[in-house]
Amino acid sequence: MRQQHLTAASAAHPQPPQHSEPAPPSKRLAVFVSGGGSNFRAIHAAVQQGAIAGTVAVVVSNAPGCGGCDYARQHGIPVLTYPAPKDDPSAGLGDDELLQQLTEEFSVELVVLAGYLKLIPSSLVRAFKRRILNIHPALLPAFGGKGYYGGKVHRAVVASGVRFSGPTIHFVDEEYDTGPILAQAIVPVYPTDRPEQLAARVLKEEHRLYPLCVAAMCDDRVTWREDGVPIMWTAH
Ligand SMILES: Nc1nc2c(c(=O)[nH]1)N[C@@H](CN(C=O)c1ccc(C(=O)N[C@@H](CCC(=O)O)C(=O)O)cc1)CN2
Ligand SMILES: NCC(=O)N[C@@H]1O[C@H](COP(=O)([O-])[O-])[C@@H](O)[C@H]1O
Repeated sequence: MRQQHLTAASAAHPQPPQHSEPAPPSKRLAVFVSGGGSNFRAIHAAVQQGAIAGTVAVVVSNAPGCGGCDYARQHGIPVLTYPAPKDDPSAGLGDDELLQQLTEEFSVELVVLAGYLKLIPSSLVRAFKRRILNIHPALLPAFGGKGYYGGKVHRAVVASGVRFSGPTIHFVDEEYDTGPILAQAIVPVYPTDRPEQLAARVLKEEHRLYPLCVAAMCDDRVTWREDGVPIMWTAH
């Protein structure tokens, strides 16, 4: 089966992973949410349709009352609270407890941040090296970093006058939005756009692109250039 990465194949790129053996078994996912969870729902739908060779083993949130957590509970998926609320430390997990739950209790293999608004601690970044994805609603490295989340991102994009935006899926490192980029997609930004209109246009692309990235990770279809740039391969 000939494989290509998502853009035109080039001899300069290393070769795709050779999967002569049967498809890898289903990977166990942890999904982190803070809000409505539409990206989580898109990923879960793709899991249910067989488009992602994975299982959502657990959902983690700093906001256990959010829509994404409600969806998880409606589908029988356990929900963990992290970090614990500052005013009630007993109501959630600490860093070490979270790591222990993800690795030992739930045997998580891939962490997927989907609208999660808190910093992932270095301990988790180290334990899941090259196994934590995040989606950002702009074309990183622009319009990213601390303070850039949700509608704030789209307000900044519209205010800047740029003519393209779109989602970025990247690997997570110790800082906000600075990890290696795995995939991006572009949408037009019209000078007449209100931020809400741009947000809806970008979100539609998020729901298309993120499940493709999670599927590639579950199929072991991501390789790494020697300079640390990831390549997502798709089977033809
Ligand atoms: N170690 C990492 N943790 C997280 C990353 C990351 O890249 N590395 N990405 C974020 C998601 N994100 C952008 O994609 C992001 C989320 C939140 C913020 C932010 O400024 N948060 C505020 C707090 C907001 C709140 O509590 O309501 C803050 O830290 O002051 C920036 C970027 C998820 N984690
Ligand atoms: N910087 C992080 C950030 O802004 N993430 C963004 O939050 C929204 C969450 O929506 P959802 O909860 O419906 O998936 C999404 O647009 C996602 O890109």
